[in-house]
Amino acid sequence: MISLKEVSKRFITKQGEIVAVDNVNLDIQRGEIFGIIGYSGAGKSTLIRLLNGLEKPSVGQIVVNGQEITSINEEKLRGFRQKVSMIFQHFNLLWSRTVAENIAFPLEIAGVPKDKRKARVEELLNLVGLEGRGDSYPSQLSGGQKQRVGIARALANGPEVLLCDEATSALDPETTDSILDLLVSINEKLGLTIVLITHEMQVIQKICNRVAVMENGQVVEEGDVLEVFQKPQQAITKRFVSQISDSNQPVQTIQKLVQLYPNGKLVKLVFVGETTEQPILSRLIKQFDLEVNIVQGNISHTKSGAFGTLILQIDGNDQAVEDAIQFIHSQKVNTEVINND
Ligand SMILES: Nc1ncnc2c1ncn2[C@@H]1O[C@H](COP(=O)(O)OP(=O)(O)OP(=O)(O)O)[C@@H](O)[C@H]1O
Repeated sequence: MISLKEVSKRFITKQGEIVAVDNVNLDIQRGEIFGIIGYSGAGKSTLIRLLNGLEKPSVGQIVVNGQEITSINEEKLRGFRQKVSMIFQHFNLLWSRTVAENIAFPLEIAGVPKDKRKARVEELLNLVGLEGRGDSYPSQLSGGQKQRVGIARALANGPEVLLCDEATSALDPETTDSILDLLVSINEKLGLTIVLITHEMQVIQKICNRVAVMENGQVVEEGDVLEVFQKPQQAITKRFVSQISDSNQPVQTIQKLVQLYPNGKLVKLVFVGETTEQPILSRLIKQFDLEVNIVQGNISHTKSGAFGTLILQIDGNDQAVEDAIQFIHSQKVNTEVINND
């Protein structure tokens, strides 16, 4: 659906040349929710502006929906932008227009006749959960409702790709959740491809199928969300993952645990997907004559499944402890003995 090949974007400033996007290769599939995460200045906004043709790459090729957008003329670019629309952190609504008029705006520009516009606006109001609010003004709406207007407006001309530029960063956690739920539901209902940029791992965790991590203009890591959460490779990815999970505890914490629980064995279990739903602990306790103590635990849920870690102190007869560890292994749970006392 979207393919970037060796794309770079350089800006010439008074301070010299800035490489905002540096040799990025990406393939985004039709119908997926793809997240791009990075800290401020990583190049996310520039990348997303390249995807809708607002910026042209200094080098490289960008193909969206079969269309090479780096070389198309202004007129074709206008048509292209109807197929690739965008929502923004601060909504970018027209404050002097009602909600219905905001949503109708891109339809007017596309030359849709008035009666059709009206019907389409009603349809969109229903889709985003703003029935009956068409005559309100944006200033009368909450942040979440304003973003719903932004989403309805972005969907007006039936785009195939929705770009989301920090779409929930100005919202409180509860409202963020409701907007993310709405994005998932339109992704499923309309088969829309969604590309979002964010600095919040919660957003990636909650709705993305795949993620790319950006640092200094480069994509430094990319993959399925569950995989990246389980086995982050780069230091920056580990920092993002640790925002929401303590599965990558620093050595010190483990050492502390070993000091705190000197008896028996400390065993770290790593659960992925279905294994999170198995009653492994209760089976362990029933089957073996051991003391089992939960020392630390954490399960996170991503769109593609759950994952998490559990650290157990298992104490008792040496053979029983070994058998118990073998049993956990046999349940397809990745197991690591932290201390060998
Ligand atoms: N039009 C421009 N002219 C000059 N430099 C720019 C321009 N746009 C972006 N940059 C620079 O490119 C780099 C990447 O910026 P970009 O806004 O893409 O990052 P970001 O990850 O989106 O960060 P933020 O979330 O803070 O916007 C920064 O150093 C920025 O100053």
